[in-house]
Amino acid sequence: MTAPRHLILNGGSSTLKFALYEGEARRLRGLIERIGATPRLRLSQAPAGLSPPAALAAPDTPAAAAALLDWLAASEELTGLDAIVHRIVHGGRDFAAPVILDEATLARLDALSPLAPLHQPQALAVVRACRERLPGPLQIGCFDTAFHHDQPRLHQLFALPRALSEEGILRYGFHGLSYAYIARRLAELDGDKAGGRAIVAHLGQGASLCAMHRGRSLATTMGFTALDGLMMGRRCGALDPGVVLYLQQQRGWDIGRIERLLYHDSGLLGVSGHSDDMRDLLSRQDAACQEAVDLFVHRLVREIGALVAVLGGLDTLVFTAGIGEHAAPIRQRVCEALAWLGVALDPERNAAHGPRLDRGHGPRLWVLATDEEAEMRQEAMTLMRATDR
Ligand SMILES: Nc1ncnc2c1ncn2[C@@H]1O[C@H](COP(=O)(O)OP(=O)(O)O)[C@@H](O)[C@H]1O
Ligand SMILES: CC(=O)OP(=O)(O)O
Ligand SMILES: [Mg+2]
Repeated sequence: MTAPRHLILNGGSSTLKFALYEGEARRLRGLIERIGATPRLRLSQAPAGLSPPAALAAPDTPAAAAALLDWLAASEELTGLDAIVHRIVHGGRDFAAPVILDEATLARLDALSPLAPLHQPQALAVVRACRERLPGPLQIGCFDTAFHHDQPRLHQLFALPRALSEEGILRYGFHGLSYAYIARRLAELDGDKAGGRAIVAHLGQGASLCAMHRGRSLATTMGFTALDGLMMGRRCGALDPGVVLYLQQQRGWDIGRIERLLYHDSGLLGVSGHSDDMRDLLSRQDAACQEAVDLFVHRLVREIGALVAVLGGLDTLVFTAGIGEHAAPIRQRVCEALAWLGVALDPERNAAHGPRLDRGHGPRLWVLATDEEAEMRQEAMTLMRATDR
């Protein structure tokens, strides 16, 4: 019997990450970045002799996935594939665990597309294309929202009329596959030694915080959609809803223009007027770029403070995802602003990207590389065992 093969697809707002597993072993891992602009496929792990395609047409995520499947098929990597595991950002109230993506389930997930317009329709289009092209393998969905599903009710409620909460206008939270992976890593690294109160900062193109108590989600900064909370690459994060009313009523902006503002033209890009990429902003001297970075740090510190209050203290702070894993100056500035909590960053460890960053006192500080694909595979394996596949 040959080892089962699983392809993992993780579509983010700016990238398509992928991994191929053979049995317990990961065979290859990589990503397609700059989708819609100058797409490029990069491999961080590959079997000998496999090299990325020289050119790639990827105007959007479904096209990027099609190009990936073409390349994998031509390289004979899809032979004997048992399952394709998809990241589905929004599972709403109903989906708290991974599921097999049949047509009825896809139709229920379509209904959540307006709540995650950067992710959900693209991911569902990829699932449908995979079902058509590769009818053999199981298609499995793993949800960003699932890790937050059992948060205490008060953390899920908006202060809106009950009828709206009852119809599902609630805080769901995202990046849960990343948080589940980090919770697992923290348990391996630290066990119960650090106490149970942790804040994890997932700082990628989308950014959020999760307050965890003993490895479970207690509160998170994203809400009904992935717009709330921190400042992000192109999203503004928490915003007085009065601004939306003003733009619509007084300035005559239509809803499409407002949606573009909130999802595409704000955040680091909007404030800097230059780039949505922290790498670019950290390398520039001009005032608008620096102000964008200052605001990113300010919003982060403010939201961490709020979550410390929710947790009643802080034992562990983790930085992860693109900015969290690689931007030492951002970690330094955040930690300096949290000195009042006893946070003490070791500058040399920070420059070396950890993994431990603290000076041996105060809250434990970590940089941990997230691995949503590993988490998805783990969850999919659990589902397959439970359903005898
Ligand atoms: N060396 C670096 N320094 C600063 N920021 C970085 C660095 N590398 C990546 N990033 C940031 O990480 C972001 C991508 O993070 P990632 O978690 O891969 O995003 P996503 O999954 O949301 O597509 C980029 O937009 C960039 O701002
Ligand atoms: C939910 C979300 O914003 O995801 P990403 O950061 O991968 O775009
Ligand atoms: Mg991501």
